[in-house]
Amino acid sequence: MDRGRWGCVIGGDPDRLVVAMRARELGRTPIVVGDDVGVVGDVSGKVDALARIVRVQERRTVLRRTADDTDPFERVVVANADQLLIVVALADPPPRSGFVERAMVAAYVGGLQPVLCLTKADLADPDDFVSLFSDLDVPVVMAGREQPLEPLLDRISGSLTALIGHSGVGKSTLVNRLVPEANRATGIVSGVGKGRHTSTQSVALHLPGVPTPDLTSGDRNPFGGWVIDTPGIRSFGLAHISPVDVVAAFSDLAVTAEQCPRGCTHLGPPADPECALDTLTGKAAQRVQAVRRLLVAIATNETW
Ligand SMILES: Nc1nc2c(ncn2[C@@H]2O[C@H](COP(=O)(O)OP(=O)(O)OP(=O)(O)O)[C@@H](O)[C@H]2O)c(=O)[nH]1
Ligand SMILES: [Zn+2]
Repeated sequence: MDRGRWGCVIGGDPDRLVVAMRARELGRTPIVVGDDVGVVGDVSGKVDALARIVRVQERRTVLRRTADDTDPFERVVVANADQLLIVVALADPPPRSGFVERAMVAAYVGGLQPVLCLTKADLADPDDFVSLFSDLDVPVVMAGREQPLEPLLDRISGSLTALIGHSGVGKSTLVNRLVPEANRATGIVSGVGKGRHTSTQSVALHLPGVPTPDLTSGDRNPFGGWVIDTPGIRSFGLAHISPVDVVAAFSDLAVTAEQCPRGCTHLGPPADPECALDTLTGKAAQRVQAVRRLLVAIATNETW
């Protein structure tokens, strides 16, 4: 028996199951946490029940990255998440705007709502860092060890939220507060700036107190409240993403961008003197500038 083609599932009926743990292969299709899969076999929903995954539903959203900006190999980090919670420490390790910009772009392109989640506010003031992103209208929540969880819970209850962050930012500490039985390993930040990797696998965790998901309901999002904890990452490559993809992810700008000349990269003059995005005015024009800043940032910053 080829165990490599079997998935570990956590519940549901034969048609809609959630892959909760390991990324496995179905033929050539990598299956990731958050994938809706069709299975046959033991579909009792008991922990460790083995069932055969026979198909993967089309993904509603997908968060991808590459190891660096030249690596053509795309890794799918998580499927079908509604939101991407970008967890950033305000100090220890110091926040890196390049990482946040990259994660935001990957979220927009993949159809996820990015949310900036700040930890360690006891060590540094958030204002300067938050102001870097204010014109993008990205929601910001404070969720340090000593801060109440309610603002974050209000935002994530009822949706499938992936958490991403550098090692050492306090992501496991946060997950353990959100889901006390999760027992995610927490570590001491070592060296300057970079923590050691203490979590090694992505896992989907159901938020306690949020109704158990009805996987048969036919809702767009049947998940109730789930968080997907991903391992601390060192790099966020975007080799698979072009400026055109990013503009296309903003529905209000995409319509106008259809009027652009062929081959327009939407970066504006001098590269694209006839970019139709420059005809927009008011708030839309501000958004164009914010998105362009993001494009320039990801083109010039390092993969982390
Ligand atoms: N001062 C302060 N320390 C925190 C806060 N949140 C977490 N920490 C500490 O930061 C260190 C790293 O926290 P973890 O939760 O292990 O970090 P992580 O992001 O999960 O790291 P990996 O598991 O390596 O990916 C631990 O010593 C935590 O106690 C906070 O809000 N303030
Ligand atoms: Zn254009």
